[in-house]
Amino acid sequence: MLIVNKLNQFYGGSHILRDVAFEAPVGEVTCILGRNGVGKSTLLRCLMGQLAARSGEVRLQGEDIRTLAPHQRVERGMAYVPQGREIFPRLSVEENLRMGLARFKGRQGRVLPDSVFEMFPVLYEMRHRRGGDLSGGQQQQLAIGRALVSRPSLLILDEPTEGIQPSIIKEIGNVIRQLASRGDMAILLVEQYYDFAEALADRYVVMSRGEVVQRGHGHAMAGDRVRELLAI
Ligand SMILES: Nc1ncnc2c1ncn2[C@@H]1O[C@H](COP(=O)(O)OP(=O)(O)OP(=O)(O)O)[C@@H](O)[C@H]1O
Repeated sequence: MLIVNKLNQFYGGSHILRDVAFEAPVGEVTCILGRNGVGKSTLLRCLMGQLAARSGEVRLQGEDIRTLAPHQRVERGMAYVPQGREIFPRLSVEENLRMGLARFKGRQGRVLPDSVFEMFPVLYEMRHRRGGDLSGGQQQQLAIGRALVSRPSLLILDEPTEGIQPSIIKEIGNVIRQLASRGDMAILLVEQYYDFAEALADRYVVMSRGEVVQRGHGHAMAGDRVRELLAI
């Protein structure tokens, strides 16, 4: 379970995150929604430790991790699929996936789990191809696969549907649903594509200008008029 409480972040004098608070329980998909520039990516970078938050609390499984370095957060079970995917274009698909094993020692650190190829069969077919030769959608699957290889207890995805063709969006949606129902990880999904978010969210959080302005259960998103809120 991830608990974020009163998180504040500034860029210079601009107050970007304002007392942000929410929870992401294990076995659920928590969607963060908001228009461009409201601070979603900044929030995720603070959660991963790429940016030091000015104040507040970030708890994972009860431990306050706010001052830990990114690699320590990965060791604690956090995995991040950044916007733009950031795969290694010159490394093979298999080598990219192996990057996700970095937190393990011994045999566990050498063997890729079959489950990642079962979820994304295309990654098995293309395991010897260079990451940069894959389509955008396949690269997104690779980035998610690499995150899963680290067997996270918290999987963070930043706009996984951005620039991806509908058939692969559907596959990615199925994988996210399957991962949530396994009940061993919390999933935090930042998404601008409303229908995708509504279909997957167990709970939602809407941000505007660095603040949480609304939250609720995923099944209540239509009744809560979240789509209209995002259009304002
Ligand atoms: N390195 C930076 N220095 C100064 N301001 C920044 C920096 N990065 C982002 N910002 C500003 O902080 C605000 C929040 O940006 P952020 O990227 O977190 O928003 P977002 O909700 O993720 O938007 P998008 O969906 O476009 O990525 C924006 O006003 C942006 O211009």
